[in-house]
Amino acid sequence: MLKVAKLQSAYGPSQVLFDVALEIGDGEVVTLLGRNGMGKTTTVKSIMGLVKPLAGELQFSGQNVLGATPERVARLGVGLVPEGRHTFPTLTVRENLVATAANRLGRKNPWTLERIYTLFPRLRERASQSAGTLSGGEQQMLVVSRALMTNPKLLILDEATEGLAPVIRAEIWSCIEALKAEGQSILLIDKNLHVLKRLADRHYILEKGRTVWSGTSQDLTRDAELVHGYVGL
Ligand SMILES: Nc1ncnc2c1ncn2[C@@H]1O[C@H](COP(=O)(O)OP(=O)(O)OP(=O)(O)O)[C@@H](O)[C@H]1O
Repeated sequence: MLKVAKLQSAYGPSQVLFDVALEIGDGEVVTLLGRNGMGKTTTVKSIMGLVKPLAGELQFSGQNVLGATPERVARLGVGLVPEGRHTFPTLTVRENLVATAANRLGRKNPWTLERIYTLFPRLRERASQSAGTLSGGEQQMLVVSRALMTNPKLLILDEATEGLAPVIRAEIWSCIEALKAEGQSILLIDKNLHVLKRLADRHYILEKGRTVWSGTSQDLTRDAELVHGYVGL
C-alpha cells in the first residue's frame, strides 16, 4: 500500500531526512519510532506532500506520489491525524465530522456519523457542542474521527495520545484496536512502546533521518537493548 525508500527531505538548507525506508501492507499496523527530532514527523509530512522531498521513492496504492500535492495524497486515501489537536473550534462536533466526509463511493463499509458515534459515544453526547469547548481527550477523539470520515486507505496518527489522561489514552488505543480488527492500515507514531508492541505488526526506528532498524514486535522484544539505545524508552 505504501512504499518509502531512500527518502531525503529538508527544511530550506537543513537536510533532516537522509535515508528513510518503510513499507506498509494492506491491513498492517506499523510504527515509526525514534527519539525527539529524529525525523518522524518530517517523514509523515513528506508522505503527505506537506514537505517536498529532495529525492527518494514514494509510492502509495501503486502510484508514484513523490512530490505530489497534499490534496492528491489525501484524495488517493491517506488520512492524517497530525501532532497537536486541531479541530475547527467554532464548529460543532457534528459539523467538524461532516466537514471532512469524503471518498464514500465504492467503499464497502464507509464511515458515517452513526458509526463514529458508536466508536466514540462521547462524541454523540457532545454532537451539538462547539469543538473548542471539548476536553483534550474529546478533541482528540474528534480529530481521529474526522480523519476516519475521509475513509482513508491508510490512517496516519502522529503522537495521537500525547498529553492525554491514561483513561482517554486507553480509549484511543481500543479504537485503534477496533480499526485494526476491521483491516484498516495504520501508521503510528507514539512513545508508548509497550502498547505499540501489542498493537502493531511491524516497527521502524529512525535515527537522525535514517531508518536504522526494522522488525516485528517479537524482534523488538528480542533486540530490547538495541531498541532502548535508539528510542530511549
Ligand atoms: N519547520 C521546520 N523548519 C526547520 N527545521 C525543522 C522544522 N520542523 C522540524 N525541524 C527539524 O527537523 C528535525 C526532525 O524533526 P521532526 O519533527 O521530524 O522529528 P520527530 O522525530 O518527529 O520528533 P518529535 O517527536 O520531536 O516531533 C529536527 O531537528 C527539527 O528541529
